[in-house]
Amino acid sequence: MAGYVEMYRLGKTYDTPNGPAVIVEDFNLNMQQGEYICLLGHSGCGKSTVLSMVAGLNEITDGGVVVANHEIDGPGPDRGVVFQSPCLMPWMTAMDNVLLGVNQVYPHGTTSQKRDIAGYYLTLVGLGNSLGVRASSLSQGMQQRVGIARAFALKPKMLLLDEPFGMLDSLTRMELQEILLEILKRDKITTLMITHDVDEALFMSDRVVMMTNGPRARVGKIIDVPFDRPRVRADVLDHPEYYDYRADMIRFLEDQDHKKLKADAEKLEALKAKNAQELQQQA
Ligand SMILES: Nc1ncnc2c1ncn2[C@@H]1O[C@H](COP(=O)(O)OP(=O)(O)OP(=O)(O)O)[C@@H](O)[C@H]1O
Repeated sequence: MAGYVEMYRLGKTYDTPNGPAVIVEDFNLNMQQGEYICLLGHSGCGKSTVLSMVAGLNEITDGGVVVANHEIDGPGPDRGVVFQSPCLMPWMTAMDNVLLGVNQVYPHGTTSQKRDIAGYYLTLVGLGNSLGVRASSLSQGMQQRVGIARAFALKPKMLLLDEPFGMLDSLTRMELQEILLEILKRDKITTLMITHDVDEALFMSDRVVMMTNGPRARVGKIIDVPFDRPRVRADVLDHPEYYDYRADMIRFLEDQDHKKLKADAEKLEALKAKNAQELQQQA
């Protein structure tokens, strides 16, 4: 079935000093409009590579990405991106940082209309009383709230979140997860989020997509998350199947771990054998 977002045969080969490295290969994923997908996988498997290609920030070497019937070709305001660290202009206020994006998307709006949009999203993320505070004076959690408000204020067709809560303490993290779900309840934006956190993935997403280990990483396993929305954390944790889903995800990741250890050991053995052969030839 065609999706609102289609990643088809997506691939990325980086040029490295040791030659071309195929990091992602034949990555296929369709997303329905308004769907929330979390992307999980071991460190270095290629999650950010996939997300940055969808964002148009990283050149696609194979296949492609279609968002709302348009093949993407570089970054655009139809995709809002939030990284682990929000990359704000430190000397500008929270309001002005959000206005930077709003000005781009609503060039013909009046100043007061643009301020209303920026103020609306800043208030939703809990910064209604800090609109005029410089980014450099905001805590890390508050800066991340500005980053989220900035992404939403663009009214994107798609949100791309690369471990957006990764640097936050667990209380702020939980609060922002809930704020994000609350905004998405109204705005229903198709969202792809990278996380390393199995519980976060289960709480936030409609589907969890787990990648195989690189090189040549691709979609390894997809889990449909059945919990009702709007989600209440306590109810999700109390769901009779919660721990089965969790165990299923951890099993997949552990299995990938074993495969990686085995592949690493084989590589080491091959290297040892090659060295021994070279020594023998020299003797
Ligand atoms: N510009 C680049 N040139 C060469 N190799 C790269 C480049 N960018 C990333 N890589 C390699 O591609 C692989 C995947 O990196 P990527 O950042 O996409 O992984 P990830 O799954 O997001 O990792 P993490 O969970 O640790 O953030 C890694 O081996 C990385 O070293």
